[in-house]
Amino acid sequence: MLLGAGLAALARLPRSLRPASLAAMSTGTFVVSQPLNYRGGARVDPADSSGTEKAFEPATGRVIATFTCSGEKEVNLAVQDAKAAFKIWSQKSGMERCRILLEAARIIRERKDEIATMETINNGKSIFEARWDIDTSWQCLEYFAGLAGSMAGEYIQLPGGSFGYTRREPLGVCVGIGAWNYPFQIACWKSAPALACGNAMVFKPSPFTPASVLLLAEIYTEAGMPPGLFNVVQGGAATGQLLCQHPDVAKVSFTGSVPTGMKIMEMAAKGIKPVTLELGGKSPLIIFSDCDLENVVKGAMMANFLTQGEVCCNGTRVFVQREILDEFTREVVKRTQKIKIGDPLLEDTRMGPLINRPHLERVLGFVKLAKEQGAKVLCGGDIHVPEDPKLKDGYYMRPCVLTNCRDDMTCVKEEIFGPVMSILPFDTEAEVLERANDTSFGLAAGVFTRDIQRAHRVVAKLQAGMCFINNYNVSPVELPFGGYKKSGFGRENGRVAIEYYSQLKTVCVEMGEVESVF
Ligand SMILES: NC(=O)c1ccc[n+]([C@@H]2O[C@H](COP(=O)([O-])OP(=O)(O)OC[C@H]3O[C@@H](n4cnc5c(N)ncnc54)[C@H](O)[C@@H]3O)[C@@H](O)[C@H]2O)c1
Repeated sequence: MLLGAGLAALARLPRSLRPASLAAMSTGTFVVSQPLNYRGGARVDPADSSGTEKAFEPATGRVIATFTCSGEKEVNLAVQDAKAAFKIWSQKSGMERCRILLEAARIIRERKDEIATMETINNGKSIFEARWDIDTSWQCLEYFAGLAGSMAGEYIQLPGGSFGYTRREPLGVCVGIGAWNYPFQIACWKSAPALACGNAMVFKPSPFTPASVLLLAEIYTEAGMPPGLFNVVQGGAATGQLLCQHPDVAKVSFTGSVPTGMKIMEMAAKGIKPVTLELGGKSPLIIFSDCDLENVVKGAMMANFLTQGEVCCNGTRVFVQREILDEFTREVVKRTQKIKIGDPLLEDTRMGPLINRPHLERVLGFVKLAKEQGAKVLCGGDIHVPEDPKLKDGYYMRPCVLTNCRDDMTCVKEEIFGPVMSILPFDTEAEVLERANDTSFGLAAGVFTRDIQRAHRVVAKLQAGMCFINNYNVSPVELPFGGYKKSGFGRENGRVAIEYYSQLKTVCVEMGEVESVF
């Protein structure tokens, strides 16, 4: 589907017959031409409607899709299809599921450029970065495919030859609800462990980024999953609520903001459904004066400016030990000013547009408020208008570095979700730890130092689920990812994710006579 009108048909051709140029789309040309719901192994128009939404190409401000939000009837059909497919899929052995997931991973790898192009067009992130996202997506499928065959319980010997054993069983129909910043990757990070464990999934992407998950749905079908195993419904809060409240849904895995996470948890509580919540953050990046400065500047850039700063685990509170404050600040500003902003489909672009106009205005509002509260803008923080006329209505801003920041400023306390770094000086380890942990979030944290004891001592005291030492924002799928405090709970990736998509059955086997007291 990458798919300007006539290209839709091309995408359905066997790969060997597809022109290599399918991924070679340019900004300003794409329109969605096929239905965006997926049910029973095919794209479908939803059976009912709870309104319509528009999706944009952030690079140009163009509408690329107007689509129907799914209502109660469509949500129910998707859940029922998933339920039927679950019966087949859950009976397969881990090795059978492994083989199909590996085939899906192979197809994603093969179609990487096409999927990345779609992601860039609908999200705005640079194509360079979108390719990374697709890499961690197929890697996630490979990782959980590898675990599928070795999911096993325990055997426990009991007195008199009796014994017990445990079985790790799937939950049933799981719901995945995604945010807009990593649309394809979020869908993979949720569906791969869910499906590896034998569950079915109904996925709802953000209405801002409805398109790329359809490629995943098609790939799963092509790889050999039963029709209905992975379904997609479109819509916003109303559709999400229908999914969370559906009595046949066994689990909800959610990625998004803290306020929505609270609502999801409330809805799940009513049905005693387990939830995984991957929520927002305001993470600290702590830089000690003994660090390798070159490395640390690179790390701070990676911690703040990927995907236009729209990254949940970004280290936006940059605590710098006073001795190196000036040198660090000078270097980071120099590099920030050099970031190439513009058409995200161009190979040398490193920062594209923000997701939409309201979000751009919100981020600029944070910068304005920061100035009013006494922060100093060292660079950026304003609208950027690229020279290319076709980009004039896109949602670009120049990445911003703020100094003179205090811990009580809004820009330091709240998640901005844009390219805005706040620099905060500190003097001692004890002081910075206290300040770093003084937040209701707890998603990630980073520390840069050459002192190995200090590095481990500091991360042990940081209240965050994902800690980095001497790097930031790397996400190997072998490592669990998730938050502390209001940043959520449950983990994605890593072996432990299996526990969040399965349940444990204990079987107690008596080999002797029943001893009755009656
Ligand atoms: N921790 C992580 O892994 C992670 C990853 C990416 C993004 N995020 C967070 O996501 C947020 C940005 O994403 P967003 O703006 O899409 O978040 P959001 O909470 O507005 O929406 C997330 C999803 O929830 C749906 N939704 C909204 N209201 C709902 C309701 N009442 N019931 C059910 N579903 C509902 C939306 O349609 C969307 O699909 C940021 O806070 C960011 O930090 C977290």
